[in-house]
Amino acid sequence: MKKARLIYNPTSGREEMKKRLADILQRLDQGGIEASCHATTGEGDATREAELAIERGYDMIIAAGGDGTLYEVINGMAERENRPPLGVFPLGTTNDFARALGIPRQWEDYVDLVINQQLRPLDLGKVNDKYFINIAGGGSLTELTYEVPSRLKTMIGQLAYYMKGIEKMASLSPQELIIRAAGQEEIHDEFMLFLIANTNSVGGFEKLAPGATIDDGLFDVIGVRKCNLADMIRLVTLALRGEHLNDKKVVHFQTDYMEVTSPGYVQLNLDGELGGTLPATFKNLRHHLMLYR
Ligand SMILES: Nc1ncnc2c1ncn2[C@@H]1O[C@H](COP(=O)(O)OP(=O)(O)OP(=O)(O)O)[C@@H](O)[C@H]1O
Repeated sequence: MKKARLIYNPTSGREEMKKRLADILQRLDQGGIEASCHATTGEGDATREAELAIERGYDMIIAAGGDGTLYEVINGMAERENRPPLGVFPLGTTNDFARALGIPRQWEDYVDLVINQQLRPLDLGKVNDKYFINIAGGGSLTELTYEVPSRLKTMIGQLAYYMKGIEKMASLSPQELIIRAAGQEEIHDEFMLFLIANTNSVGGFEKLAPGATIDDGLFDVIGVRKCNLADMIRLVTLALRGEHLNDKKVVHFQTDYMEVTSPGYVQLNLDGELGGTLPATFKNLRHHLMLYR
């Protein structure tokens, strides 16, 4: 019998795990997978549990929660030598990552996929000493992911992000960045925000980085040059349709390595979590994990 460690966040999304846990465990068990569970208690707990699960020699780690839980779990796994395969039950508000990968919406389908050992490689992004799976970003708009209160997300879901986004847009200020990327000329300009996407679904925008795939060893880099509020609103509208990449205010390219510096103070956002400040080096670690999908 294979042994799985299920690390779940009981507060994620609409707190669905409480209802579903027993059924998931039973189905896994019927498929020959004995799972033990850990309910996360707060910040950093999922990282510690993932590290511990590798030390204890589990055959697989399954992360159940939102993007934040997944981020913590991969940060506990990425530096280890013997990384077991990863499974993901999406329970969050936007579930960017699950959507980008086409992880089945129905939990039963996903359990069956795990039972059948359907595994595919997955690139990870490394930023200084942290890892991300979906997106890294900088600029004041990216701060909204940790400014939305968890209770509000539980109640109204994704709408909470849009409300905060509209509120924030009016107070955006540009930041000076120097971007050096493999295969690109150096860029030195003022930017409203920059994003480094590993998947094509970001922040609920399904067409933000249409060319980004999870196993090609490349990031899609998107920068929005200094512009006014009217331009920002226009770009958001274009981005909803996936028509923003050719806009004159947008910088877009693919790379596997990039350095970004700024004379100012620029915070980084990794998969929706605070991820330090610039300067930063971004590396795409091709096929660093195996994922059930
Ligand atoms: N028992 C708990 N009580 C309160 N907070 C917790 C608990 N366990 C984990 N957390 C916190 O929940 C956060 C992650 O939540 P989650 O996995 O839902 O991600 P998210 O980024 O909010 O997802 P999404 O935006 O997709 O909803 C982490 O910051 C973690 O510290």
